[in-house]
Amino acid sequence: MTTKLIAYSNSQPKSKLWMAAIKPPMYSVAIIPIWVGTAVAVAQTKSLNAGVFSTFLTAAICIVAWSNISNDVFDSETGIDKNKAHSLVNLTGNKRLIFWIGNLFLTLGLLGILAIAWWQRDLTIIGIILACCAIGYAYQGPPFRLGYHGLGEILCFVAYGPLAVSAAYYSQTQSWSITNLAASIIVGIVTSLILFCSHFHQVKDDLAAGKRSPIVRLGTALSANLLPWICGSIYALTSLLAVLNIFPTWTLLSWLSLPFAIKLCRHVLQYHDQPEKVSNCKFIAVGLHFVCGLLLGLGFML
Ligand SMILES: C/C(=C\COP(=O)(O)OP(=O)(O)O)CCC[C@H](C)CCC[C@H](C)CCCC(C)C
Ligand SMILES: O=C(O)C1=CC(=O)c2ccccc2C1=O
Repeated sequence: MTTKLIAYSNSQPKSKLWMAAIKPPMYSVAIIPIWVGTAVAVAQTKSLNAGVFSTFLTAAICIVAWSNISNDVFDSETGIDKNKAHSLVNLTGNKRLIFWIGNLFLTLGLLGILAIAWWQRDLTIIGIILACCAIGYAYQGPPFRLGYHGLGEILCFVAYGPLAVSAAYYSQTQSWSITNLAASIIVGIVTSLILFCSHFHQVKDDLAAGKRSPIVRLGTALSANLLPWICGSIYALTSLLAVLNIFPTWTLLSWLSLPFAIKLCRHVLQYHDQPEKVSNCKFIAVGLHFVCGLLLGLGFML
């Protein structure tokens, strides 16, 4: 029995498998960059374009849905998901249908971004979001499949950090900001942390399919020992930026997410080599991402 099969086996109720395939909590990765970029913009301009914000949020959710749906399509071609009961392709047995549903979400997302560009008579955010989509495709799609070479975390950092947060800021202000760029680095790190954590329980399947994720390359023990440093960098960077007055003091509220970081590090350090026990660690990382990002954005608005 392989690692993914242990986490979600065919004997699980179908409804549970569908929820695991759709991964509702994961949509935090769409919400937080738009929230933080918009929060920095509102703090600086004292105004909010609610129409742009809600359209961007909906479009981001659609684009992340495309990224996840197409991931199951592309992974079905390499055999890496052959034991993954909660793959959309395995659940439906219809790869073509899933491929086109993914494309529908991408189209809807890009139409939302196009609407914002149209209202503003400015193509800049289309360029940025197309770059994000290109990165999303290069991560998983042929002939690139850069995630299989261990480059996923870097791509994830760039797309969900500087690109997405800058696009959100630009959509409100049609300008750029160093403070926002600094905030985007924190969002990028904490989003990549989710991807890093998602690979702990998949080492066996990843190795078999030739996917050299960072956890495969470094081993689970060393990777687990890196976690406190990655988490520590989030709080150290936020504190430094607040001390330097680049961030308002209220952004230190994001320290309230520390219990999630501690829980994540303890859990992974204890269970890094036990796939069935470590498999839920990516959802602890999602909790950390959501609370940290929410409070960081709030810190700019207060
Ligand atoms: C699909 C992603 C991870 C799944 O990885 P994996 O194959 O290991 O997982 P499974 O075990 O579930 O099969 C995330 C990929 C992230 C990618 C590097 C970058 C995506 C960019 C987005 C399209 C950017 C969206 C920006 C939005 C907020 C406007
Ligand atoms: O399915 C997953 O494991 C992930 C899906 C996803 O969209 C995402 C986005 C950003 C960082 C990590 C992840 C996942 O791990």
